[in-house]
Amino acid sequence: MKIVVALGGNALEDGAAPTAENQLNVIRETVVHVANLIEAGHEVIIAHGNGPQVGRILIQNHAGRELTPELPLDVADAMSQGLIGYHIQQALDYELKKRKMPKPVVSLITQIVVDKNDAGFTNPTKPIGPFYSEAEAKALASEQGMTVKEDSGRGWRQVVASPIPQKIVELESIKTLVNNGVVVIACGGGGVPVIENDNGMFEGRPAVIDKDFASEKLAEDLNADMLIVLTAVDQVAINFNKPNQENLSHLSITEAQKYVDEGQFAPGSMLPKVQACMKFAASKAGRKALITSLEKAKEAIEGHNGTVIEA
Ligand SMILES: Nc1ncnc2c1ncn2[C@@H]1O[C@H](COP(=O)(O)OP(=O)(O)O)[C@@H](O)[C@H]1O
Ligand SMILES: NC(=O)OP(=O)(O)O
Repeated sequence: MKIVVALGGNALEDGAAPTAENQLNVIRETVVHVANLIEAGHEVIIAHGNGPQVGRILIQNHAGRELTPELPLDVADAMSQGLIGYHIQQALDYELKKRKMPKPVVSLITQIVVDKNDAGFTNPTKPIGPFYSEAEAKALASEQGMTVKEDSGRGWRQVVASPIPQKIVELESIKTLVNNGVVVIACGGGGVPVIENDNGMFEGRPAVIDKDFASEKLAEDLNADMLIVLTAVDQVAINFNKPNQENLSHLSITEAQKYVDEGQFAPGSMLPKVQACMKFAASKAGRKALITSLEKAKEAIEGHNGTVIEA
């Protein structure tokens, strides 16, 4: 099967100090699960998030502003693609060599066209960077003018604009690489948001696209059979974190919509994943989407775990 795998925050971070060494070590563990899919014969394309990483790049930028100019968010997005892509390339290359199944692995700086009038630009919703207490977050908001919000019961974070992805600029290059047996890492951090000017020039915009929506777009555009969203939980649940929590192994699009309408999925965390999977499953007959954890990816794909969303 052709599978687009979207790696979530927990696949890239484990809560330890985010030194380069620790970030690489987490990715070394992550790629074992990706390599399992490749070893099972699947054609895998990798996409990933960047929320914590791009937020930290902005912090580093701001801290060094008296020595060197601060860089805008679209540039920080591209830097996060380079940082994470570099680690995945290095770790997956080695994992495949260890298994005596070497394959070229490459990450591609990916721009994604967004609508310059997207409502997301006037209503920041995408959490990035570290978690703060409410008091710390509000102090940062007044000192630096950033927008902060509570993130799904986990603490306060900076939030930035998050427009909807419309067109993957480097799509043809991604297809060429995939068709030539290269394991491609693309649409990292949801892709760098750009607008297309009348003269055909792309221009970056300060925002972070949701990687679940960007991965869905990538999966549709590559005519993938499956979209797998890997996150911290094995399955999607209703009544999440309540005594009557019920984990779901299968969801039709109609059932998923009913639960979305009931508010069962937290905005900014599980909701975009479910919505991206619903969109992919509805896009063509036979397409399936799966939400599960890294650890359960292999058994979930064999039908023994995870939450499958299909028409
Ligand atoms: N209904 C739900 N079912 C399962 N998990 C949920 C649900 N609602 C919210 N969550 C939370 O969403 C998290 C996944 O979102 P997030 O951490 O933002 O993903 P990512 O892995 O992309 O960084 C899960 O770890 C879980 O804590
Ligand atoms: N860009 C993005 O969606 O990042 P996270 O998955 O880290 O939130």
